[in-house]
Amino acid sequence: MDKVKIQEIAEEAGLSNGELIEKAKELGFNVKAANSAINVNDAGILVDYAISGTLPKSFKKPGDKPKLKVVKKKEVEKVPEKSVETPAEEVPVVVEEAAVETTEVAVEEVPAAEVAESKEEAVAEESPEVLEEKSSEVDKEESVETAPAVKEVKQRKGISVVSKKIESGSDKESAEEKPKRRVLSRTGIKIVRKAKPAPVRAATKISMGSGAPTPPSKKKVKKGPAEARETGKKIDIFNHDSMSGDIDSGFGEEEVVLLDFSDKNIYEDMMRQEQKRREEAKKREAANGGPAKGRQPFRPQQRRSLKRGGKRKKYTKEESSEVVTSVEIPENVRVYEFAEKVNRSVGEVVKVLFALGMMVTKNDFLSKDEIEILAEEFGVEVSTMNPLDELDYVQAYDEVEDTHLEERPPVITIMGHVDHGKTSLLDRIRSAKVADREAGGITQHVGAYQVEKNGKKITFVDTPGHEAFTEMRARGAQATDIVIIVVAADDGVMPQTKEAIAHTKAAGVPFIIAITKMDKEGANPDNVKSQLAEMDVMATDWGGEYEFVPVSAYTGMGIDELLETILLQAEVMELKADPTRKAKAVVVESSLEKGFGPVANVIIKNGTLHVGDNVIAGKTYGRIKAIKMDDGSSVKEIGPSTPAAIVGLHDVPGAGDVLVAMDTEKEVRELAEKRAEYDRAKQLSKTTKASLDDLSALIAEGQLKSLPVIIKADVQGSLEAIKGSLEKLRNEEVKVNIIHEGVGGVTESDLTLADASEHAVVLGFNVRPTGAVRKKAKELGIEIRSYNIIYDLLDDVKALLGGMMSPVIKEEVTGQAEVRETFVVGKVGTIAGAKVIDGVITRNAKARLIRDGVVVYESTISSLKRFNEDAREVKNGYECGIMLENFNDIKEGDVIETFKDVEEQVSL
Ligand SMILES: Nc1nc2c(ncn2[C@@H]2O[C@H](COP(=O)(O)OP(=O)(O)OP(=O)(O)O)[C@@H](O)[C@H]2O)c(=O)[nH]1
Repeated sequence: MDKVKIQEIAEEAGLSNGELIEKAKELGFNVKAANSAINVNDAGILVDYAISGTLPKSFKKPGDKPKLKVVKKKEVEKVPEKSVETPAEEVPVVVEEAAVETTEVAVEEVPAAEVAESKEEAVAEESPEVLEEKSSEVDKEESVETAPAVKEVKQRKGISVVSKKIESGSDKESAEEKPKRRVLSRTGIKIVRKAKPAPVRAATKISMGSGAPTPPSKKKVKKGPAEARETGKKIDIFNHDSMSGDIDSGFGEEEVVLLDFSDKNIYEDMMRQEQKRREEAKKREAANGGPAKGRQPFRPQQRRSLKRGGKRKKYTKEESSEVVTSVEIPENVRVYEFAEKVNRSVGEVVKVLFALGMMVTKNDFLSKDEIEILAEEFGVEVSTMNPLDELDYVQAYDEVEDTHLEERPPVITIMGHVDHGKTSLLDRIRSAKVADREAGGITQHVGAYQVEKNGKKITFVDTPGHEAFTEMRARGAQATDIVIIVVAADDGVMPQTKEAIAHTKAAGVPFIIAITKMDKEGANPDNVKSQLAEMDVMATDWGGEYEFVPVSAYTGMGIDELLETILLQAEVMELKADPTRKAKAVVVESSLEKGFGPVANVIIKNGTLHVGDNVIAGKTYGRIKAIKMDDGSSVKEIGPSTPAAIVGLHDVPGAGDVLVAMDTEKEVRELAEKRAEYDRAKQLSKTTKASLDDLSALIAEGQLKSLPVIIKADVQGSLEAIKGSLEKLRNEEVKVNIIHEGVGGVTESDLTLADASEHAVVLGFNVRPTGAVRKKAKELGIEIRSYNIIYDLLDDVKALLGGMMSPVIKEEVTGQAEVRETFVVGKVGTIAGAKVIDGVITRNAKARLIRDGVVVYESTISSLKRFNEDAREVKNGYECGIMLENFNDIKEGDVIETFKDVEEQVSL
């Protein structure tokens, strides 16, 4: 085949040698210099490529990979055909829409080499303006598929298709043709001649979908479906498959399609506009401080990320406006409340916990751990607040400054090991020092009393026991200023001595050691001192900081010294209070007393309490009707550190509750009601009862650490045996906690207790619930389990503790009849005249006789009669005669219960 030199081709084509060499290299032709020669065919391809950027479809670059498959979800084809003929200003819009419609281009594989592919995508997807900026690139790389499309359009519109053969590069192609070619390449389609120059711009816009100047107006084009379909054909320059058969889609015949550029100014005009538009775009960019929005150059990668970004943007937008980064939530918060607080859906919250294996429903309360997990998951800083804060009247009281501070007596609590002499010491102090008061009066138990020493008062609280002390402290009611730890001189430090010291230290309350029973022969105070020294409680005379006072309740030895030491310590502590304020007191004990109603033993912490004061104490409130002192006397008012029993509260407050006086009855009532309501709601929200299945599940999940049980047995011996065995039953996770035990049938009070205790179970041994108890159990949903073999009971509890329940044969009570009278019939035996009170009594059924809730005998119904007639069964409400097999000791008031064995899955 004839060869032709690059320089010749360049000359003919009006291109520079360098430009052509570069293009030739791009096509993979073996050219190095201007005198390198290529064959004529290649020359034709090269010229076309150099000028128009188009290549024959059949052209394969040496080493080319197979062309990528571009999957277009929406084809450009859908752009209305009419757009070609559409008035200029409308066309761009069509094109724009076409571009938009083709945004869903999915690249199945993206080998790096396939630049052309990206370009195609780019052309398809970009807005005209954007594409225009890239027009030069498109010029060069626009695929040959453009040409058939052009041809098709031209043919349809009767536009001439000019074919030209490049032979040996000898054909004279005028320089004028170059721009035409360029236009061809740029526009792909130059079709419209009707309107000039506007149609050209329009056509340019359509055909290129790329290099068109910005349309002056963005008028929306109303597209009819047909219109859209037709127009789409015209600009579908990528849909190779859709090329009609009568058009030579190949480029093998070296055909080039020339635009009919009758008006040569069009090109220049177009270029000018293009240039202008670019400048404007640049200006816009500069003004916006970056690329114009929505007009950014297309990059496939960016396109995709932008698309994702689109979604993200929506999400982010939501986030930025609604996302909560820190939130204050109540300590007890339900799932849905939490979701609301952090602005998430309940589903999201549930999902997060579910993913971690935690099953919650929207009404469940979240634990601290769960809140922490959720906070982390949602990136929210969570701080908890106590909703009771706003109901915290104590805090409100404390926030008010005391203005008339005066010295107040110290409040003392005595603690120590059992039998080390606490009570004896208290009594001794009291009897010795209360002597100056009027004797003979009926003393009122107020849980505390005051003594005087050197003209100063000291208040002693006689509620010993460090648990009570700590419990009160836990409730924020620290009544004690100084603790006396008693240690028997002959016994030394014992476990509870250590505990008492630990509790006292933890409370940060100063303490004095009273070495008691000094009168005893074996008294060894030094031993006590050395033992305590080991616990870092060093006596002052041993160089430590703790006062040790040896005393004897018997002889009265050391009592004065002890009281003096207390006063000394109190002085150091500078205990003060403002008696002019309204009272604040700590409830030490409380009870319901006949004739008085709720009585609270209190010690005034601050202020003065008067008869007639409106007070609140925890969830209760009232008006002080009477103030009773420990000597039985009544007073009108009491000041700081004074112990007294008060009457007038509506309910019994809890030990450790703080009582505060307020201005009005309304104030205390509303506050108490709110607090009660809060507690009630909190209580209600907790599961107070659970089915046995639930219990088993809870144990299996490790949520239940102890199983509260109430045991009722027929005799003490059985009770002891069951109790002993149950106490031993425990595994690593759970143990049995006997909350109540007793001999006799299950009572209503047992049920009340079970109802009040979370997850409590009632176990009966040889006892059966009857009548009202049975009814109440049903009402409360409490299951009473009765056994007559201890091992069965233990086995069930064991199974429950193991969190595994095995199927068991269970009894099902079928009926109960109450014995109204008895008839003894000769040799036959005792017949019970009974009325069926529950279920159905069936002949031959298994039966037991229950007396006062206790099972007396178990056998079967040997005879069942109704009006002297044998009956197969007698229903609830009917009277009948019953005989028990081998049992005649039936009495009036007994209950005959029939039952049958049924196999049941899970049981306790
Ligand atoms: N010799 C002698 N015996 C005392 C003294 N104080 C108490 N006791 C005896 O020690 C025993 C226990 O005394 P309590 O005062 O009941 O001891 P407690 O610490 O109050 O005991 P609990 O309340 O059970 O913890 C009684 O038998 C007292 O008589 C004392 O100073 N000298």
